[in-house]
Amino acid sequence: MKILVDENMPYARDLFSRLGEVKAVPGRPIPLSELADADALMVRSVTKVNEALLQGTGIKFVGTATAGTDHVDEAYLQQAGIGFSAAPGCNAIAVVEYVFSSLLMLAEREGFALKDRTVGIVGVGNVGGRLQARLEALGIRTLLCDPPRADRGDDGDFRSLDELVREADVLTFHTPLFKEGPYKTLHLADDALLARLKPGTILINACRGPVVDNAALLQRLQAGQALHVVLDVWEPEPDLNVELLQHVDIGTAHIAGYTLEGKARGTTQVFEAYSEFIGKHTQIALDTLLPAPEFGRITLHGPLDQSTLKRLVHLVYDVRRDDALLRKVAGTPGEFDKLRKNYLERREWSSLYVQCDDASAAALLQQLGFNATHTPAR
Ligand SMILES: NC(=O)C1=CN([C@@H]2O[C@H](COP(=O)(O)OP(=O)(O)OC[C@H]3O[C@@H](n4cnc5c(N)ncnc54)[C@H](O)[C@@H]3O)[C@@H](O)[C@H]2O)C=CC1
Ligand SMILES: O=C(O)C(=O)[C@H](O)COP(=O)(O)O
Repeated sequence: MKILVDENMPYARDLFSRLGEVKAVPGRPIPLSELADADALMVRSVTKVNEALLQGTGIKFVGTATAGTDHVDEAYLQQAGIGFSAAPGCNAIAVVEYVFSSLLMLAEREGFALKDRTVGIVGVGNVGGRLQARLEALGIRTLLCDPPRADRGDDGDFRSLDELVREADVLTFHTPLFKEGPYKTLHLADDALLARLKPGTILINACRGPVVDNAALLQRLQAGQALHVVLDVWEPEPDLNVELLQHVDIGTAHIAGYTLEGKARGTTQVFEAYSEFIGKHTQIALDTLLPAPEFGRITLHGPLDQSTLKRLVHLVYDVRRDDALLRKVAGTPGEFDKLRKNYLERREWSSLYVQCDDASAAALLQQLGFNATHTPAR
């Protein structure tokens, strides 16, 4: 059995070699010659999986180690009888921590208290829901917009996108990319929406580039509209508009989900799905794969305020690192993908053990996802 895996999928070679012969290949472009005699294909978001790619091959199963599935023609796979699995939620924590790293940096730079801001979350699924929980743990007001969930009758105080635009100080997008249909998200943030944002709004897109009309956004920023912008994803990728990058506050190379934990979860989720598909049910415990983090243990004296939280968050992950790396190479062909392929190890907050002598600091850090304990001072 031959299994093709994207070379940018940590632990894939080790895991899938338990099931067959593994060949690691680039995802963009994928070498077509390798597909002909392969049985299974494990991709990331950069590989367009459709009839044009798979027709005439022996592929029986496709796994994508990603949350988003807009690069996969699922209707074709179903009609062709090809098994499929994505990795829902695998990197949701990573995206939430990216958003926090960005917000805490902007709050410090612009001199505002996050707890005085209202955050509008568009798309309240794995990412949006976790973001809501962590923001609310800090006493930050959230406004939620998720029409599919509202229409399904899910619990939650769902508002219209218009209401978020009117009221939110931060508007952050966490929807799938739907190019059509009742819940279309292509250019959900179009020129008309951008025009209505309150002065000083922080606009964040860490879902898919085309959810925000990049041309309209650039025009508005060039015309001097007062916005702060954080973009992890671009329209198009990998050839983003360098002028737009120059106008945003934070710009990164589609790496919001790139913690080691997030990527490893993605790999293990598709590995488990494929094992099931071929009748060899196997479960993998994530902590058996992950190495020790660079920073393992820290002691925090006293209570937790915004400035302390910012330093703690940035000890684990400071988004300015990725912003600087992108600005250095943007516009040079191939460099966007190279940054992503050679991504420096990044861990999640849970990898940091924080010993607190203040009980409320320990409780709050636990709620936020740190590995925190309370040890009273002697
Ligand atoms: N930048 C990155 O590295 C990453 C990007 N992503 C992107 O973020 C998206 C969201 O990720 P998850 O939360 O894991 O997905 P999810 O599927 O768990 O949640 C998406 C939510 O968006 C809602 N939604 C759908 N259409 C909507 C609309 N028109 N307006 C408002 N809400 C709508 C859905 O009902 C759902 O609750 C993914 O589809 C993927 O494209 C995900 C992970 C990493
Ligand atoms: O999971 C998703 O959806 C993402 O956007 C991934 O973080 C993207 O990473 P790659 O699959 O492009 O490596």
